[in-house]
Amino acid sequence: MMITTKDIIREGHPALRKTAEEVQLPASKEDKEILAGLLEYVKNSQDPEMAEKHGLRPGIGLAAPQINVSKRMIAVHVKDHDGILYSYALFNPKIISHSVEKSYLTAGEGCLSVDRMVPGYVPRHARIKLSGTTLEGEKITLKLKGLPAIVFQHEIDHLNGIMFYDHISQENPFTISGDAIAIE
Ligand SMILES: O=CN(O)CCNC(=O)c1cccc(Cl)c1Cl
Ligand code: NI
Repeated sequence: MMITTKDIIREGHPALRKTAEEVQLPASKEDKEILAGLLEYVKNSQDPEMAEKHGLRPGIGLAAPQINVSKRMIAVHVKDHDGILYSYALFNPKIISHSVEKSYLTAGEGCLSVDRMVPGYVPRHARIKLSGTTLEGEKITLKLKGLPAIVFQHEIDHLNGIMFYDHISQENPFTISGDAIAIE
């Protein structure tokens, strides 16, 4: 079935704070349908006609816990600064290495599970190397930087019960270490 915004659980729902379970591979038909559904939501939410027709709040990523499925699955559909499309649906994504250097979105972050604006910079690893398994069962590794790196980290956080605002400084939400890379 098509995922819509009403299927997305909101902060306060305990599933958002759980650590999601590894998906047993090869994936079952059901798990493949769920993961494909996550990517379909993200793509549809960025299509003005589909978004309007189905009342979809836009997103550049989505994680299974957000539809109350506590399994390690994420989908990302986002273009980087150079217009390169990163469209992935992955089982068991894992960050295998990352830069010391940090980066952050100057516009801050938002979340479909958070029905409010939470201002502030979200410091994240500037570059990451991640592994995961595709819907076709292929094990891949990706080297990411810029906005794609940020989005994958936001989604993998959801698998570990972490919300973006957990990273925002309490003292001053707009403090960020001097050498962090600003992403406009
Ligand atoms: O977990 C996924 N969502 O909550 C979907 C809605 N949020 C976004 O599309 C979004 C917006 C800004 C920065 C980042 Cl990193 C992301 Cl991910
Ligand atoms: Ni989110």
